[in-house]
Amino acid sequence: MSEWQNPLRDERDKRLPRIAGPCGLVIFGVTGDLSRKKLMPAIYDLANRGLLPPGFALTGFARRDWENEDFAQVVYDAVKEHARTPFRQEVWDRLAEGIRFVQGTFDDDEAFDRLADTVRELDEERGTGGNHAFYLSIPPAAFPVVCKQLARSGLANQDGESWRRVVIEKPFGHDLESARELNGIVNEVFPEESVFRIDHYLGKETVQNILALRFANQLYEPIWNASYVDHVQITMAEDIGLGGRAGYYDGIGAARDVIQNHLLQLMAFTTIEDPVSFSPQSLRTERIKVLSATKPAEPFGETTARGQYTGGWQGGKKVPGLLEEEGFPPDSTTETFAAITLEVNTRRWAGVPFYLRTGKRLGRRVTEIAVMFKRAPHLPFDQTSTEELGQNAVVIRIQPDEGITIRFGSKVPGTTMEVRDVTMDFSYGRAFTESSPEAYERLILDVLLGEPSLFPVAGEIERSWEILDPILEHWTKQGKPDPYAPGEWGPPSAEKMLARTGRTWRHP
Ligand SMILES: NC(=O)C1=CN([C@@H]2O[C@H](COP(=O)(O)OP(=O)(O)OC[C@H]3O[C@@H](n4cnc5c(N)ncnc54)[C@H](OP(=O)(O)O)[C@@H]3O)[C@@H](O)[C@H]2O)C=CC1
Ligand SMILES: O=C1O[C@H](COP(=O)(O)O)[C@@H](O)[C@H](O)[C@H]1O
Repeated sequence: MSEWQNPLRDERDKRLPRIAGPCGLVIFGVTGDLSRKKLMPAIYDLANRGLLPPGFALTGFARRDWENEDFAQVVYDAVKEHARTPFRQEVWDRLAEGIRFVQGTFDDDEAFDRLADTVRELDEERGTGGNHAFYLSIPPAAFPVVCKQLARSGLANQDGESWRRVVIEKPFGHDLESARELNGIVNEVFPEESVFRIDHYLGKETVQNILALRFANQLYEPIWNASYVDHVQITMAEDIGLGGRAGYYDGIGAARDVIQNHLLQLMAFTTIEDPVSFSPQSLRTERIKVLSATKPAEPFGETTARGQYTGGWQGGKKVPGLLEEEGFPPDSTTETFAAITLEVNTRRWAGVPFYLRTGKRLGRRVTEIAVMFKRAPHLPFDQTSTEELGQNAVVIRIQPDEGITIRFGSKVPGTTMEVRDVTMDFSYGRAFTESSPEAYERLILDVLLGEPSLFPVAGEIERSWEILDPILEHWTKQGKPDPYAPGEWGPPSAEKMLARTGRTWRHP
C-alpha cells in the first residue's frame, strides 16, 4: 500500500458526519410525554440523517399489554407528529424492522429477564454486537430500582468487547444528599464513563455556540471579565403554565426544575476558563472548577425572589392560577418563578453578580444570556445627548430566534451630537442554510458514540446542588411564594431584588 496520504483527508474526515457503530437503544417509559415528543422523533431524525447503523434496534419497555407492532405504531405516530425532518417511507421501514417491545413493571424480575433475552436476540438478528444503551425516561423515584434490575438481570454487564450505557433524565436528585445517594446507586451498577446524565440544554446548538463565541474569537475574551463586565443576566422564561404536570412539578418548583441544571450550566459555559482542548475531560474539569468557585449571594431575603402565578388573562385567553391547575393542592407552596444571585469567586469574575431567573406564564418564551458591560468611565458629550444611552451588552439568545445581539451607542443622524443605543444582530436562521438539530438528536447520538462532553458528571451535579440547597432551605422557611399575574415578569420582589443594586432586569 502506498504511504502517500492525502494531506486534506484528516481535516475532511473531521467534518464527515459521525455515524454510530452497531448498537441498540432501550427506552424505559415509552408511553411518557418526553419519549413521545422528543426521544422517538429524535431517533427517526437520526435515522433520516443516516447517522444510525443499519441494524439499529429500538426497544420499548412499558406496562401496556402491547405487541411489537403496537409499539411500532406508537413510534410511527410520534414521528409523524413531532419529527423535525421530512417523513420518508424507506427510512421508516428500515427503522421499524428493528423495533421491539417488552411488557413489564420495574419491580418485575421476569420482565427484565425477558428484556435480556430480547437484547440477546437482537445481537443475533440485527448485529447489535452486545452494544446497548438504556434510557431511563421515567419518574426520578424509579431510577434506583431500574438500575438495580439492570444489574440483577445481567443487562449492565460489559465484556470488554461491547458496551452498556445508562442514560438518566433530570432531575438528578432533589438536593445534595439525594443526588449523592443516587450517584452511589448508579455507580454501583455502571462505571462513571458509562453514565450519561441528560441536561438537554447542553445539546442545544446555541449553548455550544457560547464556546465558539468565546474561544474561537479574539474579540470578546479580553473584555470577558470583572474589569469590563458589570453583571450578567441569565433568563429562561416560558409563557406556558403547568397544566398536566402536577405529578412531577408539585414540590419540585422552578429552581430545582431548571436552575439546578440548565441555568447553572449556561452560567458555567459563560464563565469557564479556556479548556486545554475540547476533550470531554478538559471541558468537564473547567465546568467543575467554575461551579466550585460559585456561591449564592446573601442575604437571601434580598438576593433572591420566588413567585407563583395566579389566574388571569394571557394572550387574550383566561388561564388558571397554579392553585387551580389540576393536581396541585390548594395550599401548594411550589414556586413557578425563581430568581437568584450568584458570585463566581475567581480572579476573572470576583465582584460581578450573576442574576439567574426562570418562570412559567411569563411575558414570552425566551432563553438568553445577557452580558452587561460597565459604562464608559468618561463621556465627552453633554449629559442631555447621552440620556437614552444604556449599557453595552452582548446578548446570546439561546431560543427562540437563536443568535447574538450586540448593543452599543451610536450617533443619531442630525446636527446635534445625540447618542442612542443601537443593536447589531447575528441570526442563525439568516447566517446558515443548515437547520439546527434538536438537542435530543445530538445527545442520543453522543450516547451511542460514547462521546461524553455534553453530559454533566457526578461532581457537577453535586456542586450545583451545593449552590442551590441553602437558598431552597431559606425558601422552605419562608412559606408561600409571592403572587404574580400571567404575562408579567415575575412578582414585584424580583424587580426589587435588582433595584436594590441600582440595576433592572431586561424584559426581552
Ligand atoms: N416531559 C418533558 O418535557 C421532560 C421530562 N424530563 C424527565 O424525563 C422523565 C420522563 O418524563 P415524562 O415523560 O414527562 O414522564 P411521564 O409521567 O409522562 O412518563 C413516565 C413514564 O414512566 C412509566 N412508568 C412509571 N412508573 C412505571 C413503572 N412502575 N413500571 C413501568 N413503567 C412506569 C410510565 O408508564 P405508564 O404509561 O404505564 O404510566 C410512563 O411511560 C422524567 O425524569 C422527567 O423529569 C426532563 C425534561 C423534560
Ligand atoms: O427541562 C425542562 O425544560 C423545559 C423547557 O425546555 P426548552 O428546551 O423548551 O426550553 C421546561 O418546560 C420543563 O419545565 C423542564 O423540566
